[in-house]
Amino acid sequence: MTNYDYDVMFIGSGHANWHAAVALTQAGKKVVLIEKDLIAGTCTNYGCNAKILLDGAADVIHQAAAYQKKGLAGNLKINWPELMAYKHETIDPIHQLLEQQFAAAGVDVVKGVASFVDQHTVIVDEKQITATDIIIGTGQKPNRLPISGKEFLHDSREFLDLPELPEHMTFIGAGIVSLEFAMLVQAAGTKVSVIEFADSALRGFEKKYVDKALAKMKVLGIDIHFNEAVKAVSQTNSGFLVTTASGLAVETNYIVDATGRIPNIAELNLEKVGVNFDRTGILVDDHLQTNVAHIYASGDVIAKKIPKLTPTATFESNYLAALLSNQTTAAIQYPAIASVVFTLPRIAQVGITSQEATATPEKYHLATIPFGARLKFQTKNEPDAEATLVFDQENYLVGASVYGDEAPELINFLTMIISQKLTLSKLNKAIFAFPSQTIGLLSMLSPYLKK
Ligand SMILES: Cc1cc2nc3c(=O)[nH]c(=O)nc-3n(C[C@H](O)[C@H](O)[C@H](O)COP(=O)(O)OP(=O)(O)OC[C@H]3O[C@@H](n4cnc5c(N)ncnc54)[C@H](O)[C@@H]3O)c2cc1C
Ligand SMILES: NC(=O)c1ccc[n+]([C@@H]2O[C@H](COP(=O)([O-])OP(=O)(O)OC[C@H]3O[C@@H](n4cnc5c(N)ncnc54)[C@H](O)[C@@H]3O)[C@@H](O)[C@H]2O)c1
Repeated sequence: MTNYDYDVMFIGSGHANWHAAVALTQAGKKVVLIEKDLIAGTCTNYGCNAKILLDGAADVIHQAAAYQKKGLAGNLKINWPELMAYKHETIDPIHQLLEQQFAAAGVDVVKGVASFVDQHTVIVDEKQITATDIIIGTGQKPNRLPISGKEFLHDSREFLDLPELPEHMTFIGAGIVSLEFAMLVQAAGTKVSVIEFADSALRGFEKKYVDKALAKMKVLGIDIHFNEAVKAVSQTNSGFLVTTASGLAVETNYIVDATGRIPNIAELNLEKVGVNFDRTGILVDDHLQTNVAHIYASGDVIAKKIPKLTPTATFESNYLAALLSNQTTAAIQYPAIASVVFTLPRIAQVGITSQEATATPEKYHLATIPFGARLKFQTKNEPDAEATLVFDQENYLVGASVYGDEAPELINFLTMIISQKLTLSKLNKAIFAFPSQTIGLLSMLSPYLKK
């Protein structure tokens, strides 16, 4: 039998990999983690964590606005440089702390770009490293539009590091990244334009809630242009000019290209080892194994239809840890995956959508829960907060969408009901805190739920 340097090699140190790297080391495997950038990947350094920290101040402004003429006076203002300094103070040390934790756990960390040499070997800065099993968890990177003036475009990573806010910011794309950032900088006083190629935004989320959020953005002064294909960007005396195929011209000071994310596979030399992939990522079977034995993929780099999110990457990492330590031989089985757009208010989604439910009335039925209007004392004056719930024929909850400031917490509660198939009698065995939006929503959904 060939002796390799390691039992398991992980390429990439994000959530897709690090949970398994630590767990397998603890299970007695010899493990190496290779990372070309900061340890811990996108979510920790350039994604969710940095975003939600900056969003905190905008969320306070948004919630305070609901009490204008209802007992609260005066205007709050974001000091962006100070907020950015707080972001750096909080986020910047995390990668070092995690690297120390990985080392303390016994994981070998190697810095550099990994590229395949053969099916058990990668090269990193001229050093060859071998392993029995290899997990590719290299994530995604921002798409860059191939247009004239593309050098003037910025991505989400640069946005999350902006030292000063420009007067006018333009986002290309009306997806999750754009609309979260658009509301954040609007709350900080920047004029915002959004230019979207398609005729709708945030596909995959409940349309009526997306429309509510878009209407709110319009009232706040955010310009959103649909059905516009950006053709070119040029420099002007005062900033930049974005032009579209139809002739729309937007003068602006800073442009974010948020037209999606593409898998990080170009540097891996996958052709050399014959690992199959397409433009959406690496192809895997139901054990997350590629077409090459002993090479697996995890997280955002996988070609998959389910949401490419941190909790999905973590779930896959935990699955691979169990698989490679012989705790399971079963195929991966994904539960319902909760997803949140951190606009103000938030839009959350889990499980079967109302669109799917409406298309198959023999299987599902819907209930709309206007908890913001009905439970004013339990919400912070958000009368349009609402949930749309999907039940199957036995009245089990199988899907939910929520629009409201506490949607991330409420969707987690609803996700638990869905994934554990909780009935009303099971839920009634618990005593929840009151007043709270959870208990309010529970009281309103009880009549519909399986007894
Ligand atoms: C702005 C933004 C906000 C987001 N907000 C949320 C959110 O609120 N909630 C949520 O659930 N998800 C969010 N996401 C998505 C989330 O960040 C990803 O789903 C998650 O990071 C995926 O983890 P991963 O480990 O698969 O990939 P990553 O975290 O991207 O890690 C991959 C790592 O591999 C490294 N790498 C790549 N190629 C090589 C190579 N050849 N050799 C060595 N190393 C390599 C990369 O440098 C990177 O560190 C957000 C993403 C962005 C960009
Ligand atoms: N809260 C979260 O969970 C969260 C937050 C941010 C990012 N993410 C992750 O990052 C991914 C990427 O987010 P994203 O917002 O960049 O991508 P996205 O796919 O959500 O949105 C991209 C948008 O750009 C539009 N577009 C594409 N080409 C265009 C063009 N030439 N001109 C104008 N518009 C164009 C698309 O039609 C789409 O609406 C998400 O799908 C998710 O996996 C998650």
